[in-house]
Amino acid sequence: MAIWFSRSRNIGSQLQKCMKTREFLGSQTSWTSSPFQSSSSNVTSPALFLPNLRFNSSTISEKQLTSDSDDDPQVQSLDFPGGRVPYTSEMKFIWESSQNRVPCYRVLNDNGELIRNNNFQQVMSKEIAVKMYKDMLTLQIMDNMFYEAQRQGRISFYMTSFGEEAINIASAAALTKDDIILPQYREHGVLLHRGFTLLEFANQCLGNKADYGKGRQMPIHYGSNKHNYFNVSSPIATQLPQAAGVAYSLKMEKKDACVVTYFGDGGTSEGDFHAGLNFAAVMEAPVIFICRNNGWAISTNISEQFRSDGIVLKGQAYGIRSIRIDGNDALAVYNAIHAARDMAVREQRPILVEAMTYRVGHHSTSDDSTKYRALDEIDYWKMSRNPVSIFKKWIESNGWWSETEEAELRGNIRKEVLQAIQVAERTEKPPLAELFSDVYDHPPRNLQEQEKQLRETINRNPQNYPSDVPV
Ligand SMILES: Cc1ncc(C[n+]2csc(CCOP(=O)(O)OP(=O)(O)O)c2C)c(N)n1
Ligand SMILES: [K+]
Repeated sequence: MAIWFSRSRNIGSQLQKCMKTREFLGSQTSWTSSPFQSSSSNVTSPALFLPNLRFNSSTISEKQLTSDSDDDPQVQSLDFPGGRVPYTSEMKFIWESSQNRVPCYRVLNDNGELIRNNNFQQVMSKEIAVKMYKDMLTLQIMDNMFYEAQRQGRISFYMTSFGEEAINIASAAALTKDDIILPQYREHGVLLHRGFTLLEFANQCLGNKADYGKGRQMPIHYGSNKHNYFNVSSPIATQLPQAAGVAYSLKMEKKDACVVTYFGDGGTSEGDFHAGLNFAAVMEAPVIFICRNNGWAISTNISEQFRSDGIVLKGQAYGIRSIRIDGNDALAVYNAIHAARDMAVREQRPILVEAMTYRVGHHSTSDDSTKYRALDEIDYWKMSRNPVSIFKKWIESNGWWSETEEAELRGNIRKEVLQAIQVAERTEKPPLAELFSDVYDHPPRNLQEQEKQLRETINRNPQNYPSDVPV
């Protein structure tokens, strides 16, 4: 059973070991510095028997099926759609797990230093790096202040990205603005990086009339046509088959763009995960599936979620090129997504990225994660593996960032967030009629009746109706 994510005692003593290898689900994941490795397994090397996707339905002769003692290599294998399958007289089950876990690609160590023997070529300019850092810090401060606003009763609900800032911002930085995002709900940093303003975030969370959804959705359900960012929708994993479909449409239109979709480890237990991956693989759709494996789906630990070596191997099972990366190393995320995008668009294929990370905050404002996780586990990821601090150390060591700039930026962001919340609070709510608009050109009778009934109820009990929503 899980050692690393065990909710029981003595996690602190495991921490030292984790500096060199990551213990995840009871066995160790080692680090690698090459982004160009596909997932491995203990199955026969695929080189000879790669699926031939344009295989014609074959004519399998009786001889081929029966005479495996024949020396002719043609009859030592089964001619089958997808490529020849070798015969063997050894009855051998494929083991449920391999001894070695799929390694985790990283570039920086936890002190923000380039690891030795890495093949990282510095392609990241100062300009990109500084923007990434500023956005990571903005995301962190925004999350802090919106979270506090929820605690004060000013917003009804909120979700933070604490601990997952690098996945958010570094993946966004590696894409082009034409790439289409289908998020889960913990990726608002991607939208922030694309230029969605703090006021736009606040308008959505406050559900005022400037919100593009006209206040009909819960807070954090952002969406923006302008930023190629599909609406957040709460049901887990529905975005995955949708992403395959959107990517297939890009392919048909021969667009120079791909789809990027995000999901958590919990989402991989949904049927939609499997449908989405399989559809994308078979249709050769240019979509990057980014799984944020943060160890927990609310209170469900990954040891109760699946028994595989995480998610990365599931990509290979569907015929999708896949990689496992350190989600808390912004440089590794940037490099891997950059390479993934290039392959997705140029080679017209799906890619799966499993980013190992941790949700440092509670699942949402409706959760208390200390009820199911050990405090020192949270602390370790918050302090020693903090993606924002790791990246900050790297840009500082390049001479690209200083404490003076840090203090100034922090002060400015705080002021801007506060102002955004105040302005959004003062902005009028959408009028009641908007609850019934935008779906039908001519509202059907049942909707008209509902609106009439609602208005009658408000007239009878005006004290129960929020005074700031125009009737
Ligand atoms: C289909 C469906 N089932 C259950 C839920 C309730 N729910 C909301 S978030 C969540 C956990 C998801 O965890 P994960 O996919 O790992 O993402 P994370 O929150 O860790 O980023 C669940 C079960 C839901 N929204 N949709
Ligand atoms: K969804």
